[in-house]
Amino acid sequence: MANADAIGHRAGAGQSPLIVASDSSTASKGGGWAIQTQGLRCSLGGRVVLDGLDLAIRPGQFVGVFGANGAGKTTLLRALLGLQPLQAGQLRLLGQDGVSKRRLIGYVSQRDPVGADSFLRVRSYVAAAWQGERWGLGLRHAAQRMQAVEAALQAVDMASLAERGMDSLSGGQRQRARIAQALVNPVRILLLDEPLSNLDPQAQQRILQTARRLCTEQGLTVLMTAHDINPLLPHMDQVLYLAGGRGRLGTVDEVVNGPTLSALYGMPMAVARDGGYRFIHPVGGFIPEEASHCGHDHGHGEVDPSDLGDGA
Ligand SMILES: Nc1ncnc2c1ncn2[C@@H]1O[C@H](COP(=O)(O)OP(=O)(O)OP(=O)(O)O)[C@@H](O)[C@H]1O
Repeated sequence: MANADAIGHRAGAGQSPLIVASDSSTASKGGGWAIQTQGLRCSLGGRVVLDGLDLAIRPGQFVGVFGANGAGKTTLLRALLGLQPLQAGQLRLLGQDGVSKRRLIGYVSQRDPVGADSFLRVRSYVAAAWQGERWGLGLRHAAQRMQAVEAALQAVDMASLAERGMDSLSGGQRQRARIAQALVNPVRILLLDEPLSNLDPQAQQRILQTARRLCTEQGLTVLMTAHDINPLLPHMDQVLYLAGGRGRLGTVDEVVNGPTLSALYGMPMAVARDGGYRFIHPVGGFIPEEASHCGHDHGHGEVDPSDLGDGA
């Protein structure tokens, strides 16, 4: 495992073929990263899904993770969690090797197992995930647990719904309860896999405002996968765009533009703007499936950072 300086320097100096940190001053100091990956490679079913992914994300950042179906968004989150074995590469969380810090990650999966918890009240549902101290039984344990549950409910603005049954919640309320459950332990990184799916714009905004608040006020690092970039535009600090096994991390303007996305997809892409909205589309056609995921088991040609121009 390389040390943090090595990974931070590499990303910050823009030497990474695929992804560079947007804040090179922090990177060049080599410290303060919440998530660092170098050369991350993951395969599923014999297919390389992520190939040589280099990331450097600072604490307190809200990062939107985008890409077509099958681009590897969930695979990346699972790799960070240690649920997806790495075929190659290095992973550091909060400045240490990934394994030792995984308990500081909260995760809300894409698939919501509705039904299993329908008999629970919201408070009990959140409390069920609390791990506490291994030896902390008795009253002290109960008090700590209650405190953690109340804090998690407040963080997602669900305190007033704590006595409601899980089966009585709206879709947006249910997602907030799931986030509260992920926050009931003292996490520093929160991974949210498509939490906005099937929610109306108002419920989406509530989840986004919650995520933004967690980053700004509590210094959590949030990675949120989504398909529509537009609801996230006012809230997120950075965009991570995945395609063809590769990725590009940076501010919205650095990543969501024609030249950058064309280099990433390996085909001409354009970004249309309408007011505050951005619409990403291939120039003159559909994105072939092979452009959205790697689809083979050997390395890719590297993207020359000098090819990644600014502005659409
Ligand atoms: N258990 C599995 N076995 C084999 N292939 C898998 C498995 N799980 C996922 N894949 C494949 O890995 C690729 C990446 O999947 P992943 O779920 O990470 O993509 P995604 O970007 O999250 O997609 P979506 O937007 O549809 O959720 C896809 O091609 C998918 O079919």
